[in-house]
Amino acid sequence: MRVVNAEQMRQIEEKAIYHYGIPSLLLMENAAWAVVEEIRRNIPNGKEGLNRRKAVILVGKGNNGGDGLAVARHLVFQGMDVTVLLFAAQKEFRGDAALNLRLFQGTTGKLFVVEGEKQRRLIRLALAQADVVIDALFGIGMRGALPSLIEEYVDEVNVAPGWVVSIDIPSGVEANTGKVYRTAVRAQTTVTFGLPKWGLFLGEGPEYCGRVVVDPISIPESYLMEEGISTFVLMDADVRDIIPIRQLKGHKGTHGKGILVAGSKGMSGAAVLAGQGALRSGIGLLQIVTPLGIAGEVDAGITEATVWSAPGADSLNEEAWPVILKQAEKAKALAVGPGLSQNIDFVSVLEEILKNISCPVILDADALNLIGLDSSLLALRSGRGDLILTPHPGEMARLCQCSIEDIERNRLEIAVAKAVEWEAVVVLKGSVTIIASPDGRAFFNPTGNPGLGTGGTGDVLTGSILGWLAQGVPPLEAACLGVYLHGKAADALAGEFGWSGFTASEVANQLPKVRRALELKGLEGKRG
Ligand SMILES: NC(=O)C1=CN([C@@H]2O[C@H](COP(=O)(O)OP(=O)(O)OC[C@H]3O[C@@H](n4cnc5c(N)ncnc54)[C@H](O)[C@@H]3O)[C@@H](O)[C@H]2O)[C@@H](O)CC1
Ligand SMILES: [K+]
Repeated sequence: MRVVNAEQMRQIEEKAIYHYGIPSLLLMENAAWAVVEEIRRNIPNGKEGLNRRKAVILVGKGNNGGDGLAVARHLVFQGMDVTVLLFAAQKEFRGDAALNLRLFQGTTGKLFVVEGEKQRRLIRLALAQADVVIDALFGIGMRGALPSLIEEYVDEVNVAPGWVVSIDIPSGVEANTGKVYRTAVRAQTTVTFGLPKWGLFLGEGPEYCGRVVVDPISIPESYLMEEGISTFVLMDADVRDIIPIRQLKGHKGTHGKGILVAGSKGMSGAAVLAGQGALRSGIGLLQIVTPLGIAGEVDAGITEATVWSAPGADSLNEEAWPVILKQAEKAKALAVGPGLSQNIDFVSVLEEILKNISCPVILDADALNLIGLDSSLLALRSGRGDLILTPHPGEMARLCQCSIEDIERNRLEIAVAKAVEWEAVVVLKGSVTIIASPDGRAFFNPTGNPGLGTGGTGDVLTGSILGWLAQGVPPLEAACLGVYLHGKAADALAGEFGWSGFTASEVANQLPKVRRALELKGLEGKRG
């Protein structure tokens, strides 16, 4: 599914309004109804349904507030006890929002204009009693920090016991950056309209939006598939289509040979974990090149792989190149980096790999740190389009010679710019990993959870991408598939363990189960 910034969303809405003559009021009504439906789905539905349940709706002066007022009217009609808190004078409302204010005033719902501190106690009481709190303060029109009076009430919302729904985007989260200045509404659910907004995946946005529900609000599908939009969120259906289909007569040769260059003294585990990631993703043959000093440990740690030692007691050096070159013959993919350590003598090997390896290459971990000493080396592979980089923000900062804060503030822009510059797929890891393509497209990954923040999970990811590449999946798709399933594996484990206490090898072991679940989900639809 495409993901847009505020300007792109406005253009799409304007097209729908002007080309098809769809009145904006209709879009607002559809938006409101999408929120009402979500509330009906989520409020425990006893005999009484929504009847006599309490809703508090915080309304700003823009169209987001207009949506909130339309929701308020519908909830009154559903029998709810509705209190609207207006955070602007009535005369400030314009157009569709003003009309919805008038319509709400024709109902039995309660309306308060919030002017300052004096209603604080009353509002606190209403929030404490509300089954549902609806945030319609600001939508995609907000820039900068929330006004201070509103901030104080947002803090009250964030401690209210009821279920909090944000309309379009949590108020206080900037639509294009996900930036939160001081505070923002912490929603359990965000119902967003047309297409999801960048801010739901960037900055602090993911911490505030809760579960995201997307409703097309009757904007024509063709506009939502706008070619000019180059940011996407990965979804089950897209990713499932990438999974290669196994042939009945397939064998380890056809399932692809992959080379993993990994490990150093004290970090043999990284080679083992990356190897598990590759094997659990279905690689045909895995060959690990590792320093002589730890080859025995790696060999013992991963029985299914063949292990080739290169000179070096602690870490690989320039003498590793002939070993790699020999093994890489007929390989379908090569990954270098997990647990490698930063032996400066290995830089020349990385140069050789970039220049001379004919299959797709993944650079990870210490390979990235070594390349970070002179990232212009990446130009050695220009024109090939088969390079994948998997940096976390620290490695990306070294590669880009900037601070981690710079990376985190501009994740999307930097990932895309560097993917284009380096002609590489850039997998910028984080709570929402971004996969950027050399053609300028970017994909947000919605799977995964903080349980992945433990040693070795990055190695498993690199191994998994290697596994998919070896099976013939093209680089961009292999990166998307690897990242998505890796997150899914963690989500499956979180079902059992919560967000901590599962290990990287468990993530690897879970990979085929989540891949299978995804395949079966696809079959269900086909069998009807
Ligand atoms: N355009 C359309 O056709 C539709 C828009 N919809 C809704 O409309 C929203 C966008 O509406 P608007 O463009 O009116 O924008 P908002 O409702 O987000 O509010 C913008 C208002 O807030 C002010 N503002 C911005 N930043 C501020 C700050 N930091 N402090 C104080 N005031 C600030 C602006 O000057 C403007 O008056 C969407 O998010 C969505 O909820 C929906 O009704 C669906 C259809
Ligand atoms: K909102």
